[in-house]
Amino acid sequence: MCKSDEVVLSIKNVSKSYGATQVLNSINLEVYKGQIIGYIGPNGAGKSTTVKMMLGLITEFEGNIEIFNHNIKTGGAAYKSRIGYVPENGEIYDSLTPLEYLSFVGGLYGMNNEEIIHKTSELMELFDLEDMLHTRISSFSKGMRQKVLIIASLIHNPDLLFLDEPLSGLDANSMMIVKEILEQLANQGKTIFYSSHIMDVVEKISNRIVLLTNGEIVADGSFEQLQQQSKEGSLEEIFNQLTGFDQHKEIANQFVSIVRSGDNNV
Ligand SMILES: Nc1ncnc2c1ncn2[C@@H]1O[C@H](COP(=O)(O)OP(=O)(O)OP(=O)(O)O)[C@@H](O)[C@H]1O
Repeated sequence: MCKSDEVVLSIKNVSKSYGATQVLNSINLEVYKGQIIGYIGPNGAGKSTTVKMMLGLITEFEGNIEIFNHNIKTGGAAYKSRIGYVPENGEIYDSLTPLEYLSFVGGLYGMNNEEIIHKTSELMELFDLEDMLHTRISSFSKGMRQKVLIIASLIHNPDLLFLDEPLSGLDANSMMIVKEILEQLANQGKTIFYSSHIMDVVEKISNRIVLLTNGEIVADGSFEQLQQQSKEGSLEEIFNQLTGFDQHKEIANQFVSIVRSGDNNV
């Protein structure tokens, strides 16, 4: 399962509450260099909360997180320059052009202008956006924005990448390119933390799957290991079983019947 024995990320006894609501209950996780971790769980399980802690966006929590062997609470912010992030709902500056936005992001990571312009032009071209370098992002489609976010997360060549639904809005061809990019990056020793609800993609690209439910890690292993443990076929079925969910038909029936109530043709 581990491509390397070098620990890149270590979560130790991490708990998090919002008021009386406990979101994470003493979770532990060690991630190794070169792994693609599929981080999955039901809505509200605590996935984004964990990712935001690792990014230093949430600082109040119990336990410790070490990234590149530095405790992120006490070790300073230098680790952030080696991290890339594609957020679920991308904050993107609409009034800027991609070149302006990526220059801003690259500047934050200490890249020089020449390198930023060179990389931006080439990466935009590979995503079929070469004519849009100087167009305001406000006029971009969802998929075009997502491509800019993906470039922004990678432009500084990070060692650790956090992705929250990174394929959102991408067409089938672009999805294939991004999946291949992730595989190649992991093969070259980059570590990827991939959070998504699209189970067949997680199943295919992750070499380790971590399932969080009710603030606890209830499964951790390769897809094949999870299949053996739960005796289920697809990751979607394993997810249903491990989260104790078997009511999709019943809920759908009720939903449709409420939607159609008052319909004379029922
Ligand atoms: N700022 C906040 N204040 C209060 N509660 C919060 C806050 N942020 C998140 N929560 C709660 O923490 C829980 C976990 O939220 P989180 O966003 O981490 O879930 P998630 O697993 O990423 O869900 P999803 O799959 O829907 O994106 C939810 O119950 C949510 O309501």
